[in-house]
Amino acid sequence: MSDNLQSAYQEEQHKLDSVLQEIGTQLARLRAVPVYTGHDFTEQVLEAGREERRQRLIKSEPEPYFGRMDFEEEGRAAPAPLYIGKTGLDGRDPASLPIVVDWRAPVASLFYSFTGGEERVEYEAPEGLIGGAVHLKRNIMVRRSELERVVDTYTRGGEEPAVSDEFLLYRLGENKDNRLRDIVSTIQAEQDRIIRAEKNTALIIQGVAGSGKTTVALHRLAFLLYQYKEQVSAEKMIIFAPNGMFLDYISGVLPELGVGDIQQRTFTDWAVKQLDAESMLADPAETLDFWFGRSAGEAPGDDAPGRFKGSDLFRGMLDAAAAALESSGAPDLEFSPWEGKVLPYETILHWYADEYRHYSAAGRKERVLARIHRWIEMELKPVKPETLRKEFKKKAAQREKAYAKKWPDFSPLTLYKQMFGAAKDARGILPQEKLAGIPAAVLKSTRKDLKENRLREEDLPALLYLHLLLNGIEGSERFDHIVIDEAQDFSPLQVTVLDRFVRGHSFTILGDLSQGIHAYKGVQAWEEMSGLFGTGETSYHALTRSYRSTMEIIGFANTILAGGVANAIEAVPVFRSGNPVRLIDFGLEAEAGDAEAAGAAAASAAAKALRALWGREHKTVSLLTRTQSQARALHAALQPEFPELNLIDGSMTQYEGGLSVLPLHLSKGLEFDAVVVADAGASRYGDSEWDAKMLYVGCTRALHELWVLHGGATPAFLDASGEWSVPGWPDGEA
Ligand SMILES: Nc1ncnc2c1ncn2[C@@H]1O[C@H](COP(=O)(O)OP(=O)(O)OP(=O)(O)O)[C@@H](O)[C@H]1O
Repeated sequence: MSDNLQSAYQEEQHKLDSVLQEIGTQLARLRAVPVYTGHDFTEQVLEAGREERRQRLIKSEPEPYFGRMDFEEEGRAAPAPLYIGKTGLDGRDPASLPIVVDWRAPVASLFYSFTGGEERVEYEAPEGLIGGAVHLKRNIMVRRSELERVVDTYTRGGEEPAVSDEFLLYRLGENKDNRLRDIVSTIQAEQDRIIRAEKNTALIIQGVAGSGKTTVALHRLAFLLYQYKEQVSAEKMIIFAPNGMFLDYISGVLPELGVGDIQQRTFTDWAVKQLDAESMLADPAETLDFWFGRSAGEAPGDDAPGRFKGSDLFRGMLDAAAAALESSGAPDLEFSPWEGKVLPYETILHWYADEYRHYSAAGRKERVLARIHRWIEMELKPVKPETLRKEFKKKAAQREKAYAKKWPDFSPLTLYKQMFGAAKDARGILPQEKLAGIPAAVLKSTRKDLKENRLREEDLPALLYLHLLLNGIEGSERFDHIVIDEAQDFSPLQVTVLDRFVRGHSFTILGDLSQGIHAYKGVQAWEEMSGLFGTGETSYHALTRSYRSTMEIIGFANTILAGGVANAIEAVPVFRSGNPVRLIDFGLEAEAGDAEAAGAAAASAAAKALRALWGREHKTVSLLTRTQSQARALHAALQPEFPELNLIDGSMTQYEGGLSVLPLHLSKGLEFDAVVVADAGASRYGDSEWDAKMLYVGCTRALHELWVLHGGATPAFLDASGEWSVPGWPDGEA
């Protein structure tokens, strides 16, 4: 250890001792106050505040801070050290500077935005821009209240160049378990800009695989809750992610950041609840099996049901259908509660079409019917004698009921069925010529589904959209912020619908077009989404550095993009080197000749790869297949030797980590220390962009080690990967 480092270490040890002592003192004082359990409201509020402080102190004790920055504010005589932690820690004297600054505080942004070269820096405080100079930036690792590591990433006037990546590389080199983790100590400047971006914009983030999109989105939520305390609440924020297992995988980050209660859902789960249509939904696995089970090279086109039903063209049809139903909403009838008394159709129409025009169709119907009811009561009042009034009243009640039935029910499902010719009752004037654009195959399959009362995932956005058009939305149903992860798999219509469910277009929309493997429903360009918002309502950010994988893995994955995906953005690796990727030919092609022998060869190669990789230094190892049925077959073949092997399918809501076998599409968003692609042969993956994207997703799940097995030739887009890979088994094994 150099002298400088030794003295820095001693200095930090000293500081840590004093901070821990302060935490201990504050905790002891709070614990000395008896917990209030009575009914006095003021006392209850005070007790809640004390409990919150107790919990914060307990949480910060093992790791009170992770960084230090010595900042000389302009106008001040000397730099002051700022310690930055996951939660702030105030001194007992309210006038003193905080002992630890919360990472989300404005001044802490300097810690992330400062990269070493800037003479003068500034940050945005509530009182305006504050400028000054940085003298020291230091990473400090404390674990279980012990000082473990001190790394200076910048010293003003220092002889050594800034080594800002050393600490980051140390963190990235660690093995991962079954949970995504927070990155507060190593957030990079480009990520920090996104985390701290203005609340009321739809942020669209294109980030290469492993660029930290999911992680950044979660940190952004924690930031918004801190920065806009008065305007947002955790219960009014929601994260949409692709499946239950992925939600489980990310579920630890927010509590780690001290944030609870944020809803984390799949769009499908949320939408069926909104529509109260749980029982009608077909098993989503059917759709996945259909698309991913197709043979190599057959990419879905724009007429795929999901693409069409999420398109602008279809949205236009939904608008037209809803407008037609709405304008013909009031039945073309006068209302007569008893003989001789008539409420003319013109009056009813005037109420419906003019007086209540600001309400949704269903709201107008409700108001018109309530007004008719009041009109009946008024008209009844002067009727004499009493017996006649009673008779009229009874008659009016019957007629009122019968009349109400003549109104449409403004149910989105009924209208949707009418659009597809699947409803018994074709009430409502539908502009049939406008529906002519529905592709014949989509019309046929959807009509069949709807006649059998079955909905597919791709129907849900359209139904919700109709619901919004016909029934409107209550202010209380709106979210303060929505995060859409893996947004390349969302359709423009889904985002349009969600935009109605959020205040001020407050979105974080993140994804990677190169990972758009659900091409049968997702977008192909971000303009499909940004075009949904007005000027100034949206901003676009690109993340190109990848933090997950070694240089070799990223180099290999980049060649897949270069050879197989048009206009893809290649990832820039952080300088972390590992083993070259292994490309291992096990000889027999999957689909050719003897399928059984080919399956056995693939399983035996997979077993050999797992023997080499599992149980050594890696905590998570996965075997990735193209389809669920291949995963099932490999699981059956390998389980006798690897009883701990988990077979993962789309219905799972927990992610165990360890050793797993799963189809590529379910591995999206996850990461593993080592990945074995089970069979990347040309008979499994064609030369289409879709196939290239699938393999790209699979390969970029690996942190440290990637082995790609294949039976026979590989797809052409792997031809140039030789720079980053070596052929065959290690040590020349056959
Ligand atoms: N600034 C950082 N410091 C340390 N680790 C980071 C940083 N940014 C990202 N990572 C790590 O990189 C990995 C990838 O992050 P994450 O899963 O959020 O990326 P992603 O862009 O959502 O990936 P993908 O699109 O491939 O699913 C995680 O292990 C995360 O902890």
